[in-house]
Amino acid sequence: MSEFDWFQRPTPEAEAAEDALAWAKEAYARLKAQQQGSQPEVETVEKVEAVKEVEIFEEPKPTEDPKLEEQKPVVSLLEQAAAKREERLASLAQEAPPAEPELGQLDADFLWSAEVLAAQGRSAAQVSIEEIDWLAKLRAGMEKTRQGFVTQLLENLGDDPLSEKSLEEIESLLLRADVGVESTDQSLDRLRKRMNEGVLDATEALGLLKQELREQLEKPLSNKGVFPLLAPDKNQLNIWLIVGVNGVGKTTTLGKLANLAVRSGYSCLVAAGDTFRAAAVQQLQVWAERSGVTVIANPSANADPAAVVFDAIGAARSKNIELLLVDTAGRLQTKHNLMEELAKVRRIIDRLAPEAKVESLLVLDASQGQNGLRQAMAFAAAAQLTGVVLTKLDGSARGGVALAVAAETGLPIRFIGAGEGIKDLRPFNSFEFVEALLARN
Ligand SMILES: Nc1nc2c(ncn2[C@@H]2O[C@H](COP(=O)(O)OP(=O)(O)OP(=O)(O)O)[C@@H](O)[C@H]2O)c(=O)[nH]1
Repeated sequence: MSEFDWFQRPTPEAEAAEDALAWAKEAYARLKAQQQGSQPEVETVEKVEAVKEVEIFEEPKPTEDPKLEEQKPVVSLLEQAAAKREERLASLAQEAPPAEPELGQLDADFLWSAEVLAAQGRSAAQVSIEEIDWLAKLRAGMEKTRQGFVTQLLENLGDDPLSEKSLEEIESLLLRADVGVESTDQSLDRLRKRMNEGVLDATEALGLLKQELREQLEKPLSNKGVFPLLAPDKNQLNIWLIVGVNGVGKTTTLGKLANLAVRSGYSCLVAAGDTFRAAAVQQLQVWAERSGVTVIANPSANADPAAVVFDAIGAARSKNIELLLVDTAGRLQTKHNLMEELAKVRRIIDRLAPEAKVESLLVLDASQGQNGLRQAMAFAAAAQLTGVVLTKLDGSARGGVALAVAAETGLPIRFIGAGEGIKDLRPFNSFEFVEALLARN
């Protein structure tokens, strides 16, 4: 069985486990035995090297000599950014693939992760170290968003029944976490309505708030009538277009998705549609190589992305590929051309692969909060968006933007990224997200 199965996700409605601590201890003992008995497969450098050579129409251009780079006076911010990218690319190529997560102590992190999994009806025998590790990472990553927010929220809720004054304070806390006006209003309406029906104590108010936030995050799913978990359909071509503005993490997300797909047993191919930035192809190759995934690219500068997609669809067909991931350029300065280019890519896909299941995923950087959201919506028409990937939740103080994304775009959040590692991306789960957003430290 593949190491991570996209389909084995819990349903949030499932009943909570009765004894969380016993559950956690059982899960911990199992994982410990598992780790001591049979070491999980480690993705070694040798293994990655043994994987089939990445297919590309021409050798990538060698990166500039870093020593020469150092001697050049860096005169503009753009040049500084380019130099930084090159540096990052060089270190990315040298980094060994990250080892499998290891089981830590039976500490507060483990207990919290275990509680979140148990509350979703998971049995202690079902969980993996990877899931525990991810949840701990998500909670830690969202600490900045929680700072002040949760402590103050709990203080405001206090021991007394909820009052109009505490509602006002909750309102400003939600807005500060970049939850957005619409989502905040809806949350307050719900609390107010319940308050008018009778005394509402702090625990109940927190529970109600969590439920409201979960429902808001899930609303785009029910509105669009789509399944909560996005996974490619087996034995058929799925094409996922990855779009978004500069630097939000498209290429990284694509690399992580390719890895997730391979680990879940899908055949996968990558199309390097970001032909604008030369280094983007190399960056993609490094990521794809780690998962043994082929990259289809066109070596000529400023090649037509639609032509790359054309070639990639042909290659996907001949190799019976199940998931074709398409990277796209994200420059803002030539917005109009970019949108035309995207629309053209989309037309090519629809024409050449009418049988394919197409997803158009907008990548948003959580650290930009709602600012990024407005810019990014320009993509909606050109790319016929179907979902969102929210990146950089680690270290962002604006993780609440997920709620604004759901309310303002009406698009379901499909994946979230909380780190720069290849496994730091997981399918979005509203239950886990809200628990991490409102976790007590
Ligand atoms: N901390 C953190 N960093 C991330 C995450 N996702 C991406 N990054 C970083 O964000 C930076 C930009 O990522 P890219 O993947 O190059 O972004 P892009 O959207 O492809 O950029 P362009 O090609 O310029 O449009 C890189 O340094 C990534 O390592 C994340 O979830 N967390």
